[in-house]
Amino acid sequence: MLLAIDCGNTNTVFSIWDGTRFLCTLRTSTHHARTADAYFTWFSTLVKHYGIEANITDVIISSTVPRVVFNLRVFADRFFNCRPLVVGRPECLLPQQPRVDQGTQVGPDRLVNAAGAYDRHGGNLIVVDFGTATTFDVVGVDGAYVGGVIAPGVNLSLEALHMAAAALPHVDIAKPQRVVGTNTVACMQSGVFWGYVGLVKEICARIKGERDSAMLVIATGGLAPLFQQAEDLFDRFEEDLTMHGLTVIYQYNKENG
Ligand SMILES: Nc1ncnc2c1ncn2[C@@H]1O[C@H](COP(=O)(O)OP(=O)(O)O)[C@@H](O)[C@H]1O
Ligand SMILES: CC(C)(COP(=O)(O)O)[C@@H](O)C(=O)NCCC(=O)O
Ligand SMILES: [K+]
Repeated sequence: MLLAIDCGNTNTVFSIWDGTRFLCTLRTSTHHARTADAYFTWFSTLVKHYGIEANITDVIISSTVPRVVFNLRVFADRFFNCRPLVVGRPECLLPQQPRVDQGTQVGPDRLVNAAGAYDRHGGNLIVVDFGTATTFDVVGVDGAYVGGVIAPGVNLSLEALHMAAAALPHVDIAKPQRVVGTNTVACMQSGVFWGYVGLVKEICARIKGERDSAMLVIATGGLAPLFQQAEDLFDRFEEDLTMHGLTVIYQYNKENG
């Protein structure tokens, strides 16, 4: 069985894959100082709680936070007796090479999203990932990551308002009833929520214009469901896209490594 680990700047997600389906998905906050022992205590408690018979033999990691990889490697080695595949490292093969400027270190999450989305839908895709940052990953006709867009994340934007302006409170994102807010919280939610609706529309339209071909738009990441309610922003919402991409890359390495 495979343990797939997707570590973002905010949350780290663990999923157990039995070769056919995900048996469970567990989430913890990303914290570089968490030790291998702490990961295992948390992980084994939840696996037991859900009554899962986990026989993990392989581990694959994608991490946008380089510092956490050390402890995750120790976790894989100590408790599952395996050397994990780490996306972005030379020994981890990718089904398609990214086409970016020389020396660019593409976020591993974006390479994984591209591999997962291409496996499900073929080429010419835009993956919008609402994580800490909001990223647009453009997948070419052959499945390669060919570039994209990085915008500030939704919660990051709200937090920036709070941090920089003395009279603006901490606010959770929500879809406001109206555009015109009649209190501070509603005004802030409106600015960020409808601002992001506009941002997604504009960026997708411009990507399509630049690429000159029809592109399927797939949304994923913690806050994607909120924007799905808004209006016709995406063709698909796939919560498990990054996890699926990790299984695709794992399989590819098994067959070609
Ligand atoms: N179900 C949810 N409801 C509301 N906010 C969420 C939910 N899941 C994640 N978030 C928030 O969405 C943002 C992105 O989360 P996530 O996709 O886990 O980010 P990353 O992959 O960068 O770690 C974070 O600010 C997180 O707190
Ligand atoms: C853009 C990101 C910060 C997104 O990370 P996330 O929101 O998933 O935590 C990450 O993909 C990253 O660090 N990228 C490196 C630069 C690049 O992809 O071009
Ligand atoms: K992201």
